[in-house]
Amino acid sequence: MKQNKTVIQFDNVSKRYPTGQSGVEGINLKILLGEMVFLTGHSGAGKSTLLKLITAIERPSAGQIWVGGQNLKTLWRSQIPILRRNIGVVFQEHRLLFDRSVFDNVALPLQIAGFSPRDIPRRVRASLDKVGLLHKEKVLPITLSGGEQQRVGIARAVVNKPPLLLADEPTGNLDPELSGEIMLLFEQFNQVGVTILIASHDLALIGQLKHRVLTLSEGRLVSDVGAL
Ligand SMILES: Nc1ncnc2c1ncn2[C@@H]1O[C@H](COP(=O)(O)OP(=O)(O)OP(=O)(O)O)[C@@H](O)[C@H]1O
Repeated sequence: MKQNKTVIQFDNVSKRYPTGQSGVEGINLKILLGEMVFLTGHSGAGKSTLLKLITAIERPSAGQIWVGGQNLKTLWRSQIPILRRNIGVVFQEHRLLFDRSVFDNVALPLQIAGFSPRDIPRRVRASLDKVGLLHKEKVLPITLSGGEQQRVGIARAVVNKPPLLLADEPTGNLDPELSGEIMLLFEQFNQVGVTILIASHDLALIGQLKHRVLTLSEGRLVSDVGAL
């Protein structure tokens, strides 16, 4: 499902860290509503930096970024939580809380966002159902396989139905079969309209899926294949 509304726009964006290290340089980029896009490149190419700029974890040294029509330059510090509420993030190491149940892990973003306790169980179960883990809601994450833990991480990222989902090496720790299953899940979310940007160096997997691929090299966007 692709439409012409721009969800992410970078205009000549550069990020230089305080150490003097360059994260990204001169990035121009548009991602449209409903797209599923891979971001690839060598280690240190700037993939994580680009994702962190979208969530305003890092701020650009030059250039402008729009997310969901909002210019991040004019975003007040107090507005950052609102921006992040609209972006689900999936990490490689999924960052689950190991002393809390699967249910509690997925419920966490809803509690932080101030959802009514009456609404939370229904939303958590709907999200766990989407990733096929409804039957595991009571267990501790440590008892799950790596692939299942990653699916809990995805359920947590999508539980408040963000229109934009970012993933940083979501299959980095998984074997090819499980990686394929995780990508299938992302495709399912994309099919219901979620815009998705996935940083991955798994070229074999990316090559099997027919989506737009952005390639970074030394902080620069060197190719953009399959764009609309
Ligand atoms: N907090 C930081 N302080 C200083 N330099 C940083 C910081 N974060 C990243 N960098 C530098 O910015 C460049 C891009 O790093 P980034 O983590 O964005 O790359 P990446 O493509 O995500 O790499 P990887 O695939 O290894 O995770 C690298 O040279 C890195 O050393």
